[in-house]
Amino acid sequence: MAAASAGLGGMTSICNKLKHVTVFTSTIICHALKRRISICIGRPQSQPQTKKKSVSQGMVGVVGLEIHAQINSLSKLFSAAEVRFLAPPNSLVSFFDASLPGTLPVLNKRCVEAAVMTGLALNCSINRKSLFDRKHYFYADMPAGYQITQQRLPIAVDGKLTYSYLGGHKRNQMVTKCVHIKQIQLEQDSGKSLHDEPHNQTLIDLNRAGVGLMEIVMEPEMSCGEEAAAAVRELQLILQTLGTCRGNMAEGQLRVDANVSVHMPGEPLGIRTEVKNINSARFLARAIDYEIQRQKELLEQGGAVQNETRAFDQKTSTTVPMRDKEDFQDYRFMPEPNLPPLRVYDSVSVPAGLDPSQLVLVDELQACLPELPSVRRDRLVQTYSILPEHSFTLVNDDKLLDYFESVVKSTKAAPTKVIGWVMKELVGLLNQQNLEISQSPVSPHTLAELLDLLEAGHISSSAAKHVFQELWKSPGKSAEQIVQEQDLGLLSDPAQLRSICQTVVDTHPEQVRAIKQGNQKVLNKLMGEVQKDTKGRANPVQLRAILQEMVST
Ligand SMILES: Nc1ncnc2c1ncn2[C@@H]1O[C@H](COP(=O)(O)OP(=O)(O)OP(=O)(O)O)[C@@H](O)[C@H]1O
Ligand SMILES: [Mg+2]
Ligand SMILES: [Mg+2]
Repeated sequence: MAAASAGLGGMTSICNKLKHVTVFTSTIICHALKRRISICIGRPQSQPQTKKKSVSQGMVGVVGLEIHAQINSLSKLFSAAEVRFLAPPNSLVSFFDASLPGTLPVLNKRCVEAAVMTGLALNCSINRKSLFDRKHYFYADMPAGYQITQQRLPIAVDGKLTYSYLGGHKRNQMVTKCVHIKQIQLEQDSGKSLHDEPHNQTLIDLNRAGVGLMEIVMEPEMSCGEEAAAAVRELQLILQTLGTCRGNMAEGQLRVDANVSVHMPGEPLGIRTEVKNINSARFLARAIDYEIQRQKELLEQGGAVQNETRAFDQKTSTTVPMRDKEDFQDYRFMPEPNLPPLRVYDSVSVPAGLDPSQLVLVDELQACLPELPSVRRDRLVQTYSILPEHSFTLVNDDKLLDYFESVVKSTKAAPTKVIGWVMKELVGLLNQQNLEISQSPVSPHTLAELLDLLEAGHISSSAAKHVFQELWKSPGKSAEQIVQEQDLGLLSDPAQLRSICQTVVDTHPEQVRAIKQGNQKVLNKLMGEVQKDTKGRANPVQLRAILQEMVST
């Protein structure tokens, strides 16, 4: 095939000759209904209590996602042109990508391997034989007039994805759900249409044309935006762990189409609308919840849901109809004549005469799959006895996990204590100052030393928190140094502690009276006063005992 890169500056003029040009979301006149979006938290949305039963009362949302994941590969699906984000327009385009006559597709083995690995990680069956088809669209950014995809027989089918999120009444319960994966198909990405409104023209960039995509199609089994967002986040993490897709949604490496309908449980599914190309999990949740509410209100007003394509408008957090898909689309599917069936093998069943190094071997890919996020979380919970929600935070951030594990390795404190410090003190300050874990002024070694001082009873936990803040401000110092410099060691002299307590008791007669009358909570206030005076150096157990004794005499 001819797959050499060619500069295609002249491509920009072709759009003027084409009838159909995709319309950008921003150009659509938004006739959105401004209404509150009710956020579903894993249960049917509550309806206001009215005497008259409304049409949509009891109806629930149904959501099915189609996710386009750009394959992390050096070159495109059927050509040798490089795959790179933010390259100069039309600088990564082979003759094949521009659909010049006489060019033929050559399948990229890496893309097939990525789809097989993704299929295996999502518990799919891998079809040993799959087929390529042409799906016809007439868009300026698709010069061949069709997309090569896998309509009839995709590479992977019948999988499932398990995902979790914090739900429940107070949003503090881990809810775990599962969605079935219908199929994963290999297909080409399109180019990009860039609308130059001041000059009333559309420019075409074909750098993305022909980049390998995995379209992951889920069954319509979710019920609200929150579930869909959690499923996408889990998928994103799996793809990143596998290295099959970089998963950066803002850069368009992972794009979600949300199919949404409403129905009465137990009855057939309603008519779906499809909200296209959503590029953040947060927007996905908003788009779905808005769409469920819009459909319910439409039915309430006696209307009917149209099977249409819509876009999410970030500015108004609403969905709006897309003009380019108003008409019924006939894709005129046909088998791709220039590609034979795609076959993948197991190492034991390679036909004689074929070179295994040229083949995609399913069992070998299965054997070298990395540890998946769910397995890693379970391992962390079991090894360190930490809460499942903490295992989620750690697995979402490799560097945080490394940090936690290095502290655990070098301190005598229990991992359950270490996790508290990492999640509260460390992550708290990192978030407050918008820092990455690699920028933490407190190293794992320093935190481990601090926790050892606490563990050995040399400092109180409030003093330890103070030391941590000081370490943050003076990187390079050790915990011991700060304890010594600021005299933060636990007060070991009981006489000294008694004298401070006596002063506090003498200066807080009202509180003492309240405690005497049985309000034990006020004792904490007095303890706080002593800790203020001692910079948190008093042993809380000893302190409580002394104060109790003083107020009860
Ligand atoms: N009634 C429904 N409500 C919500 N989602 C649905 C409903 N029926 C089907 N879906 C979802 O719609 C999606 C259909 O995707 P599929 O790729 O099979 O077809 P398509 O949308 O017609 O094709 P494409 O968008 O790729 O051209 C699936 O994710 C499925 O779960
Ligand atoms: Mg689809
Ligand atoms: Mg679709």
